[in-house]
Amino acid sequence: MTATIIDGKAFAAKVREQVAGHVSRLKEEHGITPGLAVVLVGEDPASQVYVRSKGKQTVEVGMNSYEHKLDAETSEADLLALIDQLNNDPSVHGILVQLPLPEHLDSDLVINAIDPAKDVDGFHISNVGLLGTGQKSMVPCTPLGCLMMLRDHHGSLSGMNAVVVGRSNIVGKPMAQLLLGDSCTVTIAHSRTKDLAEVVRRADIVVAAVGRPEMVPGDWIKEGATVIDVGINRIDAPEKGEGKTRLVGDVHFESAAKVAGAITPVPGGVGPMTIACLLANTVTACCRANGLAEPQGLTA
Ligand SMILES: NC(=O)C1=CN([C@@H]2O[C@H](COP(=O)(O)OP(=O)(O)OC[C@H]3O[C@@H](n4cnc5c(N)ncnc54)[C@H](OP(=O)(O)O)[C@@H]3O)[C@@H](O)[C@H]2O)C=CC1
Ligand SMILES: Nc1nc(=O)c2c([nH]1)NC[C@@H]1CN(c3ccc(C(=O)N[C@@H](CCC(=O)O)C(=O)O)cc3)C=[N+]21
Ligand SMILES: [Mg+2]
Repeated sequence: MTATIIDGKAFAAKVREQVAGHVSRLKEEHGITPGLAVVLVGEDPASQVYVRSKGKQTVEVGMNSYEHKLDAETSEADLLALIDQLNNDPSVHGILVQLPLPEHLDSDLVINAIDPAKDVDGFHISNVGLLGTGQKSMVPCTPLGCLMMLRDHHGSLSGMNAVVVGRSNIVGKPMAQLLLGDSCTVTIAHSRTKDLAEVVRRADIVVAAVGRPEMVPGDWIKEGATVIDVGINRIDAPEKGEGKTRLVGDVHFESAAKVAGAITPVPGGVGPMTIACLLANTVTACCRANGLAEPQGLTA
């Protein structure tokens, strides 16, 4: 068997088109332009790349982008003051604080200072609680993007065995909640899981969010399973020339694609969907803030 490649890049372009449609309607019918504020503390090169890419795509769909770059030594008080200012700014509908934050800043404290209605990452404890109890919330972008691709590929996910490898607050746990919400039988695996290969072999759906390059080999995958690879790992690629690197996922793509029914590539899979869902969440937040009907199909 050779897997169907789930094209996250193309899917993300379609989501952005829908977002752009809602943005122009908000502008024309209501005179409102959705705005997204991204806060970056420090100079992590990967974070800078993501933030630039978010800003560019925000503008491309017609929204306002506000970038706040603070130096690595910024105090917690100054960061909290900025968040307070953004919480109270009516032109800002979404706030994202790029993670990880420098060591001296308490990321839980900072995230929980964001107005939950503007928390387009869905990381605030209030949104986590709402998602966990099946109430309307802001849904974390990466898991939301994965869910959209799974629903698109399968229609209903009801009754499927899903295995999520990784239990982080930003990917693994919310992913498991969303799959449970779609009536999958969900297993969450992590670094202490025994017989991980056997656990993964039972899965109709595998979501790998570990942060270890190509850790999941093809022989862990059940024939025909759907594989969603969240991992973004930059590794050396001497075959491309001295000092060159390339991006790989947490799944060994070549071997997994031989047994899976469908698989997302890296790059071009979950990553682009994450940013598209961030834009979607910003439009949703803007509609809710203004008491308007929110877009259909862009939330869980
Ligand atoms: N495409 C996208 O948009 C995004 C991609 N990412 C990528 O996804 C990956 C995961 O990110 P994130 O969730 O933030 O990572 P974290 O480091 O926060 O979590 C990793 C999880 O993997 C588990 N783990 C580590 N080693 C093993 C192992 N050998 N076997 C089984 N489980 C293991 C850890 O277990 P334990 O809890 O026991 O330590 C932990 O739960 C990274 O590559 C990251 O770059 C992240 C966010 C967005
Ligand atoms: N508050 C916060 N929210 C986040 O959502 C968040 C964060 N912090 N910190 C870092 C992680 C990581 N993340 C990615 C987004 C897009 C790509 C992406 O577009 N990747 C491209 C490749 C990009 C490249 O070439 O480097 C792809 O997979 O095709 C990857 C990773 C969001 N994160
Ligand atoms: Mg996210």
